[in-house]
Amino acid sequence: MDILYEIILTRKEEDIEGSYTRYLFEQGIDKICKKVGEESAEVIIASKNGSPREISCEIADLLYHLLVLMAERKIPAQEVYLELAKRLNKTLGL
Ligand SMILES: N=c1c2ncn([C@@H]3O[C@H](COP(=O)(O)OP(=O)(O)OP(=O)(O)O)[C@@H](O)[C@H]3O)c2ncn1[C@@H]1O[C@H](COP(=O)(O)O)[C@@H](O)[C@H]1O
Repeated sequence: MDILYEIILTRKEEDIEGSYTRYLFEQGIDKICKKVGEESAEVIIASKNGSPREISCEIADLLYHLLVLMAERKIPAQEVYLELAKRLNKTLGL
């Protein structure tokens, strides 16, 4: 995930031909949010009717689009990990 996030960040700076990530950044935040919404719905639908493989693929699509959203809004991946760690530590009493 960290390497993927780094690659996504480079797509913000470099115009790579045929890059879908670059296309999303060019379209902007509304398009990226729309994709997150669509991919979330696809995870829900696959979870109810799909095979484990189909569910995994839809989750991968959603995670990718969430990383693009994070990059667009300049949210470092570490900030999200830190928030999860804080919650976990609370549960563990640390
Ligand atoms: N993980 C992904 C990834 N997951 C999904 N997708 C793309 O997300 C799109 C989702 O498909 P949809 O049918 O929902 O969308 P669409 O009809 O193609 O396009 P829209 O107009 O609806 O946006 C597909 O085009 C997929 O290729 C991804 N595109 C890129 N990555 C990663 O990002 C890296 C950089 O990719 P590029 O920016 O394309 O070089 C790649 O090496 C991958 O590791």
